[in-house]
Order: sequence, then C-alpha cells, then structure tokens
Amino acid sequence: MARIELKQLAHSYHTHPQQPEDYAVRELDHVWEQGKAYALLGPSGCGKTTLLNLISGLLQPTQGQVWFDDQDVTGFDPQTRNIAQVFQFPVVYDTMTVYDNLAFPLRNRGLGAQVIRSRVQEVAEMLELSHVLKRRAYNLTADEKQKISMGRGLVRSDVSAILFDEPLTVIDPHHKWLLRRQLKQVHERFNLTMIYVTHDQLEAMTFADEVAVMIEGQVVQIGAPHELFENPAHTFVGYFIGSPGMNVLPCQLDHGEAILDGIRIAVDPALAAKAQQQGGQLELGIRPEYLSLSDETAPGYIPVRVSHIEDLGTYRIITVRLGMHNLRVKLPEEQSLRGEDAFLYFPPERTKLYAESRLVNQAITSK
Ligand SMILES: Nc1ncnc2c1ncn2[C@@H]1O[C@H](COP(=O)(O)OP(=O)(O)OP(=O)(O)O)[C@@H](O)[C@H]1O
Repeated sequence: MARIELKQLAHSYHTHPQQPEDYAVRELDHVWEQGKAYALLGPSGCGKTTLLNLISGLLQPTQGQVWFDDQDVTGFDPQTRNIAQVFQFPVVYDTMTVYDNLAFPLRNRGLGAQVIRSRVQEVAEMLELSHVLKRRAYNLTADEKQKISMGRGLVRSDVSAILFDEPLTVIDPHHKWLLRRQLKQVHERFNLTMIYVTHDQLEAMTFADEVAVMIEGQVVQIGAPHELFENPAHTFVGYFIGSPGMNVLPCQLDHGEAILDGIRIAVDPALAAKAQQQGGQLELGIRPEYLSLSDETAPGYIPVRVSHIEDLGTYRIITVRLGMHNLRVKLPEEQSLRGEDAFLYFPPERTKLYAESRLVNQAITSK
C-alpha cells in the first residue's frame, strides 16, 4: 500500500486549454494517506472518474505529477503502478469458476497455491461468496458478479491502492447496504488505501474515513463526514451534504448583523467583521437541524410564515417563508405547530457566513 501524492495535478481533454473551465480536473495538490478509506463525492460530470484515472494511470495528466511514496509514477501505466481498479460494471471471466476468477490476479503474480487458497477463501468469506466458489461465473446474478470484480481487487495484498468507480451502481438497494458494510470490514482488516467514487452522499459518508467533495473539476473540501456536515467549507458542500441540505441565503452585513431582505439576524460579530473584510458576494448558511421554530415569540425570534409541512415519520421538514426566501427547518415529530404564523431563531453559534461561496472561517467570539 502506498501514500499517494498529487502535485499540481490538472487535466484537460482540450488540446489547447485556455481557461479554468477547459479543465476536467483543475490544479490540485493533495495527499491520500496510506491505509485510509476515501470517498470522492460529487455530481455527474464534476471530474471524479478523470481524477481516479489520473491516479491509476489510465490517463496521463495535462499538468503535474502523481507520486506513490517516494517515487514519481506519472509516466507509469496502471500495471506498473500496481493499482487495482473496480469499475461500475462487473468485469469477470464468465467461463471460469468464481474461485479461479478470484485466484487469477494472484496466479498472474506467481504466488504459491497455498497462499492463493487462503487469500481467496478469506476474501470470499468476507464478501459472502464462499458458497459459489465452485460455480462458473456466467450464470450468477449481477450482484454476485460485481462482488467477484471487487474480490479480484481485494484479493491482492501487494497493491498500491484500490480504486472503486461507482461499484455499487448495478447492485440492488438491500445488497448495496450489505456490500458497503463488507467493504468497510475488508478495509479495516487489510489496512488498504481505498478511493471510492460516488455521487451518493450516503454511500460516501458511511464508507469513508474522509470524503473529498468535487464540483466543476475542483476538490472544494476534504474532511471527515462530521466535519463536512458541521463546517461546510463551500456553499456547495452545504447543499450537497445533508438531507435536506443547508439553507444558503444572500445577505449583507451591518454592525454585526446579517440583513436578509431587510430583516436583521444576529450573527457572531467577529465572524461578521471578518466576512465584511473579505467582501464579495456574501451569504448566510444554516442547517435545517439547527434552526428553532416556535409558535411563541421570544427575544431574537423572527416572524415567518409556514408554507409547507412534510411528515417523514420521526421528524418533519417545515418550509417557512422569510422575506423573499424559503428556508427549511427540521423539527422533531413531537413538536407541534398551531398555525401558519410562527417564529424562527438562528442560533448565532450555528450560523455560517460565506464570502464568494467560501466559508468565512471561525472567529473567536468577542465577549
Ligand atoms: N474522454 C473524454 N473526452 C472529452 N471529455 C471528457 C472525456 N471524459 C470526460 N470528459 C468530460 O470531462 C468532465 C468530467 O467528466 P468525468 O467523467 O470525469 O466526471 P464524473 O464526475 O466522473 O461524472 P459521472 O459521475 O457522470 O461519471 C465532463 O465534462 C465530461 O464531459
């Protein structure tokens, strides 16, 4: 397993890229630590597969380098880089048994029969393939075939890293959950460096130690799942992570308060000062979980109109109208609302400010 370092890496599919928009992956410096499980999360077309293929060597970068430990591997092909890659659709040898499919990469590397048997059995057990080891692959289900593809990546203990490109696309929802859990177990047991591409936040958040969020060819934040939830570094991370996503509203600032359609909202004064210094387009962000909504007014509460209630069993999503904007509030099921008129509170310690879509960083609250 290797530590993977990307140095000023960028890729464009244009012959003569002129502007940032011409790049599928914009300039990036990043280290993927050995033995960690990473997810690469972002919407369709943001550059996830391109970045994965730059790491594996399927693509040569327009600019920059890829290092594995102390070696520059930029010019190396995937085989020389010793990368295992699992794709969206299963790649299996239909006429071989499941055992032979799993043993194939190990036989190729000249390992002994005993080592091969024990490794294949171990991986087959973890992926719940033990009962089909003697069967030929052609009449297995799509789920089982994809498990074989994954198993062929996982069976090699000498790989630099295992890269997964949306590997659970063909798997039905119940098995998806099981496979995700199995992959996590395999990761914990074998101490593998894994990078897992997905556009599904749940998949990313449950699989990874750290999630890299991409948009328009840029990695805008890399962090542990709770960090992305609590401190989205970019408004896109705020929207994309969470269900529903963060409320993000354009605002101005005046004397330590945010002004939104003429309505004043108290925010951390030191944060407001910093945001004002940074300037540009300012936005206020707050998660639906952290807003308080009440029938009764109290200091700091702002009158709003309830426009929609969505009951989701253990909680409800309330849409309220504030000035010209809608906000969503997550309320516990037991909290009732009497009518359409309610009062909304923004806890200043939970209210974020963004300048040009970037988080204005933690201020020390002045007392
Ligand atoms: N071979 C190619 N030639 C030209 N443009 C490409 C090629 N492959 C990808 N692109 C473009 O590069 C950008 C990034 O594509 P990429 O496939 O890396 O994104 P992605 O996040 O993996 O998307 P998806 O989730 O849909 O696979 C897109 O605008 C895409 O159209």
